[in-house]
Amino acid sequence: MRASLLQIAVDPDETVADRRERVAELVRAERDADLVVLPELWPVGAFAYESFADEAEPLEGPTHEVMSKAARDAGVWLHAGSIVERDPDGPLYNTSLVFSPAGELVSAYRKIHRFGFDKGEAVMMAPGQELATVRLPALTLGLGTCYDLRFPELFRGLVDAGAQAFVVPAGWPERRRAHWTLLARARAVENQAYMLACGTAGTHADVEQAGHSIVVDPWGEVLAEAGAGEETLRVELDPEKVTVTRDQFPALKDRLLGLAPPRTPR
Ligand SMILES: NC(=O)CCC(=O)C(=O)O
Repeated sequence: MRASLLQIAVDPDETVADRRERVAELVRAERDADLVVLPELWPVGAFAYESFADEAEPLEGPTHEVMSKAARDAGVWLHAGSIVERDPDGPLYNTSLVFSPAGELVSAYRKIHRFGFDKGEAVMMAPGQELATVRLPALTLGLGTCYDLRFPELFRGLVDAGAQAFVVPAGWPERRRAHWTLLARARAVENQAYMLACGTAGTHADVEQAGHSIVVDPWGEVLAEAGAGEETLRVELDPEKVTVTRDQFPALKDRLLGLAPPRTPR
């Protein structure tokens, strides 16, 4: 199964509409792939908090329209990264869209862990409440978004729901690049699953982006890693490798659940 990760540069001098069209062309160029992946909030920029309200769109808004068509034109499964979604009831969400090769929206994952502590996304957006998996013909994907990478229980939940590969769009800062690479590999190793982590490039809202999108196999080997600039990573995934890794080193079967809490110290 061939996957392409498009590490998009978010340049504040490019309009959101222009970037949508440019990225759609990049998706169409990947017609040899089975799965194409885009980063988190690439239309607006993950740290461009002041633009979130203005650029918010309904689920079936402009990004949906352009990306649905791009998926259909290329005939690929498309994880179109995330958008600032405005729910009809009011709240904003950081929502990832996944399209089938026919251009149908097959999953909309609302980011569960919002980044920013007491500001930015954490106060401007509502949290998602549901895990999301997508069954492709060859592999089941489990979805996470950026800061979610720091919460191993989310990925374990996805494994329990059948995930064999994780797709994590991100807008991760250069300042914490070491965490990004380490966490992507850790989530792959501990869950014996592929990790496809796709970040943004460039600098927006004064935050330099790490780039360094990365694909890790179920044994923890790095199959491909991007540099800092806009770049496309193309990798071959072998679904059998997940089964073989889990069969030959069955650590997931040794999980002990429901452990007793520590006794109160005397
Ligand atoms: N957009 C994000 O979720 C950023 C996460 C981040 O910078 C971090 O976890 O560190």
